[in-house]
Amino acid sequence: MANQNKIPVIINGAAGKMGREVVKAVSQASDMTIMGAIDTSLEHQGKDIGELAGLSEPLEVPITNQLEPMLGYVAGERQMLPGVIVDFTHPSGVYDNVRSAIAYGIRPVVGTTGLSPQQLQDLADFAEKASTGCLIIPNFSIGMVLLQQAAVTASQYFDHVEIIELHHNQKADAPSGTAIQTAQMLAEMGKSFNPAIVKEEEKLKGARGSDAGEGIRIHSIRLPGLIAHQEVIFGAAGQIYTLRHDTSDRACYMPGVLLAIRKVQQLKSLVYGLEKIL
Ligand SMILES: NC(=O)C1=CN([C@@H]2O[C@H](COP(=O)(O)OP(=O)(O)OC[C@H]3O[C@@H](n4cnc5c(N)ncnc54)[C@H](OP(=O)(O)O)[C@@H]3O)[C@@H](O)[C@H]2O)C=CC1
Ligand SMILES: O=C(O)C1=N[C@H](C(=O)O)C[C@H](O)C1
Repeated sequence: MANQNKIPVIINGAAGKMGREVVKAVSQASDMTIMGAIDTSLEHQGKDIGELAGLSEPLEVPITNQLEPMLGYVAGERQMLPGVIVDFTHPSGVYDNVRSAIAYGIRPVVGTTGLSPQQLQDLADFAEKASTGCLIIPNFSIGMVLLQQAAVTASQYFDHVEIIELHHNQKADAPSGTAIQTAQMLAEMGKSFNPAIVKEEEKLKGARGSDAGEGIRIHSIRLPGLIAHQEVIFGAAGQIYTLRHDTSDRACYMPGVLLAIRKVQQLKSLVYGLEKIL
């Protein structure tokens, strides 16, 4: 396929754990071309992202921390399909990254978690006004979509549920974006969970986890050796129903990321969640 018919992709957070996986996946997609790689980490400035991602050949795309010039450059390449920026950076920078991309007409595909409900609403309003597609996806794995669907089904029959999420100890935000999204899905079922049986008292603050609304609690575990795992545990008299998803390789997110890059081209507003584009 000639380069001008390929989707131009910028990867933000390209030197990170997810960013390097995205570099590998996008470089192997015949309908996409990597136009730029952004990362704020000083030690990786100027390095070739292909080499950093462990590809056999360099991609001749150097890492830079200059987001706005890169957005301007890709937006200026008028003969091409609309540009897409994939963001796997940090909760502290993602809001500004997404606003800047939309301002340049570059469509964001966002995996970074930690956006507040207010920030999500602001970005949805901004994308709507700009008629620009934007995908914000707390979890790109198909297994998690299936777990969430099963949890929604089970929630019709169980009144007691708790969520446990377990991640590597380099994760910045807690609880995970996925756990928050899962709790929201259950909370939207129009009922409250975990009716009090006794008056509880936390002897150590946080012992009962965080309150995600409608009585749903999330417990976060951080340990080296973990990647990303989640359990949704339903209880009723005489039975426990446990749903669990385990990640063993970050490659599991890549089919979802590539799908999102293709789908965001057709959108004119912000869409939240992988399940909406499957
Ligand atoms: N939606 C999904 O399916 C998934 C989402 N995630 C989320 O993706 C995000 C990244 O995860 P992960 O790859 O593990 O993290 P890493 O820390 O491995 O990678 C993030 C990279 O982004 C860089 N960075 C930090 N802030 C900025 C910024 N403002 N602009 C550009 N680059 C920046 C970091 O540099 P430095 O090291 O110098 O800070 C680092 O190189 C997290 O929020 C995580 O929760 C992760 C897995 C799956
Ligand atoms: O930081 C991670 O690793 C992950 N973050 C996302 C989240 O917060 O839900 C997705 C997945 O759990 C991996």
